[in-house]
Amino acid sequence: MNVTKYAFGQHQGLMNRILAHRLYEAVAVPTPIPHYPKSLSFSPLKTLEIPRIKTHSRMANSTAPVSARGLITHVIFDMDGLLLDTEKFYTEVQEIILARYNKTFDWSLKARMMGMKAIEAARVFVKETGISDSLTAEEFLVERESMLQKLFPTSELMPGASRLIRHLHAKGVPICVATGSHKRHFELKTQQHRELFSLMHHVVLGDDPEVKKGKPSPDVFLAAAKRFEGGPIDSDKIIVFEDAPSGVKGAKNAGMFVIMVPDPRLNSSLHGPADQVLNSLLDFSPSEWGLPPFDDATS
Ligand SMILES: O=P(O)(O)OC[C@H](O)CO
Ligand SMILES: [Mg+2]
Repeated sequence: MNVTKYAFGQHQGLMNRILAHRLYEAVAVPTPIPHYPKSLSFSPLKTLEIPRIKTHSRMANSTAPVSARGLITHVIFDMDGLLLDTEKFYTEVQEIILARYNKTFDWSLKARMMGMKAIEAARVFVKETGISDSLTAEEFLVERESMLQKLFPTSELMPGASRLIRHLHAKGVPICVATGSHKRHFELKTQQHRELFSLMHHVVLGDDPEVKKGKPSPDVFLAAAKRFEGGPIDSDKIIVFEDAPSGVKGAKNAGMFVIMVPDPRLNSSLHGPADQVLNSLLDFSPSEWGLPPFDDATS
């Protein structure tokens, strides 16, 4: 073991946790639901067909230094929209419900709801669409449930998810899931992917008692770091893969590195403080982060 690097990592880990805590106390607690300006309103979801953006990576507002990228030892995966192509189901049922009120569901609202716990997202939905006098958040959840229950068992993997999970597991890199999804939905969504998800060291769900607040709170990520063998693992040794603005913020609030794999329809101004933005999990280069390269890697 490189003693200098190890000592640096320990010290930096402590500093990051202090910084992350201060950042969260100062920024995330008073405004747990991010507000995006009305000017970021987009066209209705179904009408948008935007080609994939070019892969790029960048560093921005990271609480951990660029030089620490090579010290990554553990990986946390978001689930909906990142490993599983399930965000489209939420979109579909929300469009159906809003159509009754002659309203359309747009990407500015979608961006705010993604990654949140169900009840938190529901409150945003009925408030922002102006239907709260006709439909409460609780009624909205009941109404969409029957539709979601039929759709979730058909969930498919996102491109590159199986390859990356199997690679990291085979190389002995500890991996886990941190999702806003609750247990009942998790079971339905992963029904056809049990073997793949069994490769995770653990799964932290949105209804876990330790997850007091949903993303952008760091709760789910800190609980995930704690449950690895030898945990809690220092935040600056962890990469989080996320698709949602709230998830990226939550992981940064936990002091971790974040690789965002956003839906191409999400406005790039909402990529937030992600350390790297990729088009697809297929574009991830493990060696860039000090992780074992794919066996078929050319570089
Ligand atoms: O993206 P996840 O996995 O945190 O899931 C959150 C909700 O269930 C869907 O947005
Ligand atoms: Mg997600």
